[in-house]
Amino acid sequence: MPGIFISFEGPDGAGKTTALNKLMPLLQERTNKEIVLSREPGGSPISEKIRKIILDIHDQEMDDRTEALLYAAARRQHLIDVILPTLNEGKVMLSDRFVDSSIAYQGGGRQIGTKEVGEINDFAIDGHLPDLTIYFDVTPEVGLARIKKDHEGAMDRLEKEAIDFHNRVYDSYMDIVKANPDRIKAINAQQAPDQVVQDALTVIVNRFPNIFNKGE
Ligand SMILES: Nc1ncnc2c1ncn2[C@@H]1O[C@H](COP(=O)(O)OP(=O)(O)OP(=O)(O)O)[C@@H](O)[C@H]1O
Ligand SMILES: Cc1cn([C@H]2C[C@H](O)[C@@H](COP(=O)(O)O)O2)c(=O)[nH]c1=O
Repeated sequence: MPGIFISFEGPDGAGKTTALNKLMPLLQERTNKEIVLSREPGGSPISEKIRKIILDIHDQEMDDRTEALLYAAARRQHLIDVILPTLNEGKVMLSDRFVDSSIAYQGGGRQIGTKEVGEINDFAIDGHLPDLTIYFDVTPEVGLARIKKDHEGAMDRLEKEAIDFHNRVYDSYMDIVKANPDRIKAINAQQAPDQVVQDALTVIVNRFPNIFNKGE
């Protein structure tokens, strides 16, 4: 496909959304290609409706496999509505979370199993993996403390899970990063926000020097 697909991953409170908002204009000034920023779960009208159901704090009785299937369904629709059209038009697609989130949160955190969650997601993504994934490395303690400090009253159903759940998510991410050294690059997300943005920018520009080459 003519475009490039970059996903951003990390535990809750890793700082992806904050960094992406600053990264977008820095990347845009280095390329003539249009850059599209989206997120999961969500990113398209149907997927945003599914997001509301998944993250609703009142949905306490949601079964773990139902949750995994809903994330995969939201992903499929996002892929069809946004990601594939963007890539087919030769643009740069940035997604705040993609399939690795399901492997880490549902496979590891919920203990459904990485193989099982991988299989339902293989059906959803049909081979469309990101060209590059940037992993924001932050411990669950630091990430959750950031969220509690700034948005405690607005925490969603997943963020409100026990620390054991978040520790399993973190461990699972570590395994995913180790298993995919070519696709996934980890950056230290416990640094100051501007340094995190600089590190992400360096990884992207080094990986795609022919695309982000304006102003050199
Ligand atoms: N490098 C940083 N150092 C300290 N605080 C940060 C940093 N980056 C972001 N924050 C703060 O941490 C909180 C979470 O940041 P943000 O929403 O960007 O994370 P996220 O990775 O998108 O989280 P989630 O996936 O849980 O939504 C925000 O209050 C933000 O201001
Ligand atoms: C894509 C995806 C996400 N999650 C979790 C991770 C977060 O706790 C929420 C999403 O909220 P964010 O503020 O937009 O990061 O959902 C998950 O468990 N599985 C997934 O596939």
